[in-house]
Amino acid sequence: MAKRKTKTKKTPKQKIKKPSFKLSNQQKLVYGTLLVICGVWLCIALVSYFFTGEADQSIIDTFPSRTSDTQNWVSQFGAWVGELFIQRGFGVASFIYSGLIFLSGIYVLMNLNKTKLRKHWFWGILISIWLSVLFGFFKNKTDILGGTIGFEINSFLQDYIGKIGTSLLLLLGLITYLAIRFRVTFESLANIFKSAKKDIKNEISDLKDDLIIPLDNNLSEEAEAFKTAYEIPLQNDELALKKDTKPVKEIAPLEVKVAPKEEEEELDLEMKVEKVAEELSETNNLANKLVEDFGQFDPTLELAKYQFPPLDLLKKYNSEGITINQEELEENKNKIVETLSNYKIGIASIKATIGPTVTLYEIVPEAGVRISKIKNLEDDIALSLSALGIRIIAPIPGKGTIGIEVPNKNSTIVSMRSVIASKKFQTSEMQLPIALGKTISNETFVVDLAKMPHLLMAGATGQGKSVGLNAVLTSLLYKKHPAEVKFILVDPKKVELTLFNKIERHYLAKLPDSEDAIITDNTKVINTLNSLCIEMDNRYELLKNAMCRNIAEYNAKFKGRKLNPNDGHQFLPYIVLVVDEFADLIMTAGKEVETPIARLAQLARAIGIHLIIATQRPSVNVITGIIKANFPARIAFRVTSKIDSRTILDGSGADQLIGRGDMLFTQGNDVIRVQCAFVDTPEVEKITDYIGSQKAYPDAYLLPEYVGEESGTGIDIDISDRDKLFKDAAIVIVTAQQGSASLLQRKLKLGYNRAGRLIDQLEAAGIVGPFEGSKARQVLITDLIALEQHLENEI
Ligand SMILES: Nc1ncnc2c1ncn2[C@@H]1O[C@H](COP(=O)(O)OP(=O)(O)OP(=O)(O)O)[C@@H](O)[C@H]1O
Repeated sequence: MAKRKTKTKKTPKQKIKKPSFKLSNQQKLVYGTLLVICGVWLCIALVSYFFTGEADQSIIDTFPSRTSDTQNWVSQFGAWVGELFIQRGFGVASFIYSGLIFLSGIYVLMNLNKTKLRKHWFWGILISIWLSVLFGFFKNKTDILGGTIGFEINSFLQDYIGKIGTSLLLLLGLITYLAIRFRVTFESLANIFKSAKKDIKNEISDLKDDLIIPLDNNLSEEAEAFKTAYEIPLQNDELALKKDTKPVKEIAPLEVKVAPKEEEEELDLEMKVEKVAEELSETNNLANKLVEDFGQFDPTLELAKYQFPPLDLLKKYNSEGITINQEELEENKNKIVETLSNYKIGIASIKATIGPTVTLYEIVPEAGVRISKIKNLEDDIALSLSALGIRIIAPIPGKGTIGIEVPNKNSTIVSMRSVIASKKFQTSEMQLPIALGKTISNETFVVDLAKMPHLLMAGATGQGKSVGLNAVLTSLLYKKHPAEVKFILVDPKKVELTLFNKIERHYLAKLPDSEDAIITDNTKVINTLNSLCIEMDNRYELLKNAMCRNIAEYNAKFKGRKLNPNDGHQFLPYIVLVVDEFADLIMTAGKEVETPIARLAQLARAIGIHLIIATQRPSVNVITGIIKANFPARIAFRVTSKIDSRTILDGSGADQLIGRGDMLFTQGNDVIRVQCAFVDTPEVEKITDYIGSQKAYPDAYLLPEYVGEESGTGIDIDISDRDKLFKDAAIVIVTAQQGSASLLQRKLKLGYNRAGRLIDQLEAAGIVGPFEGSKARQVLITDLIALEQHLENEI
């Protein structure tokens, strides 16, 4: 399970930059005690005011004078504060303030949740006003019950809405308070009345029972009268002994009437139903209470002061904004019409949509023209227009027109700034929004990585892949808090993604024992991928236990405090794995990476692990069938051949692009032409600098440990590089006097690769002899004592 330590270290630089306003434990003790004392003092001053206030009246005006003799128990200041709070303030309700100050002290001392304290203050102030108005309502002058505030508000209200209006307003205040604070509803009020009614009835019936008992015991005169009135036939003294049952039977008619009513009322109250509901939602109630007390769980709390990078870090380009070149449009239109007419294709209408790099000419052919005819002429039309990057879409899906995309003579750069600033991106509610660029109709193109759920990027070298990857990462950095998303970056080229090193402790995830978060060594990728598979399995286990279908549901439940962290539950950030040169990886590691990648691609969508794989070489041995099947979302930059285009997109088109970020995006059916947003290295550097200079987690997000079963590529001579099970393996081999990998596999329950690697290490350590074909290796150490000595000598 991935662990993340909760405590954070502050670098000295940050300390100077942003002084923390958090109180130390000693400060808390001092402030807390001060507040508690102030609360008690105020309470004494207020109580005393009731007894001494009148006597102190004359002195209050002369305050502050050291010579004056006050009666108040806490002297002059007490008298003055009492006058201020009670006479000129809220009257009796002022005691609420002493309570609130006292409570604040307790909260500071015990380090309790401040949100709850704020609530207490909010309601305390409202109640004090309400009470002073209530007391003021019954008085025609300022007095110590309602204080000046109560009196003034009352006289103001009564002037405008009269006494009745004021009393109704007070009632409304009370009901509002009960409804909000105690969640009182009309039904619950009705239930209270009903149960009160029932209690009264029970009392009455109990009273009757009590009345019956004396009938047979000491029959008083009154009881005698009662008895005769109800004609209870006490035939003899024996019967009188059965007083408990008999009299009840006798007055049965009275009870019978009451009993059914009680039953009815019980049904009305729906007592049983309520109880069942309560029992079922016990955990929900607990969660609701926790949420009420502490608010929703906030995953960003650890880095609460984290600032998202501002837009200013991104560059504005001069060549931004589309300029319409009327001449060029006219020229292209004429060429298209002419070319088509050469092939006897008449055009009913033509329309142009100008995009950042290409213009789309939409043609409606005259009735009777077969679309297949135009499709067949694709190459001829492209030749006639004699421009690079012409793409013919016949027909445009859902439009019934034929599209001819012609590159603009002067293309405009789509800046990252313009797409990040776009309303579409800023207001997007997507889980992992990515602003890829702008479409042909100049609309910002935003997609959700979480929905894709994995992305394959391919394109010949120098066509914009790295810029595309940076655009993806930048989008996520601008939208997601470090607590919400983590990246695993694999960069065999070693230069493309190094800038992201600065945000290691904010946004990156790595293996526990690795030094660099950005993986440049292909052999380490295998471990990371396998570790990611373990993370995936762990996450599925968590989701299963929480009865959630996907990470969004799980996190929502966790935020709602419905999942107990003691059961291993934790907020799960999205994990985005980015591989910059996948072909290189497949070349060096082959199946060993393909298998975990395929496994992740097949299963990881629900638990928030998403893969982005980029490759220069979109050949079938790199983008294999299994990879293709699990990467429905694909981006194709310009490629050199139609075959490559087919490998990526299952169709041509990518070979006709113009490069420099011109790309085709597909997520299944439609292929959309997009001009990728351009983000330059200095811009990425500024962003990572900005994020990197802020307070970070103590470490990168740690992935679960994976002990590799990788096959030995050479003999390890370095003792520190040995497998953890090296000594156990040596003992097994020496005890059995048989140097075989399969023995280790059986005894230590290992995979073949790891057992083979151990044998290699044992050979290097001089414990077993060299490989002898089909025969088991010779064991060079005779017994365990010799082995012990051998190993000691090594050190
Ligand atoms: N969206 C874009 N808008 C404008 N120019 C771009 C865009 N994308 C890329 N370019 C231009 O193309 C050049 C090469 O881009 P990039 O480095 O992303 O290519 P690449 O496909 O990653 O190449 P390689 O595979 O060799 O790393 C950039 O330096 C830039 O000048």
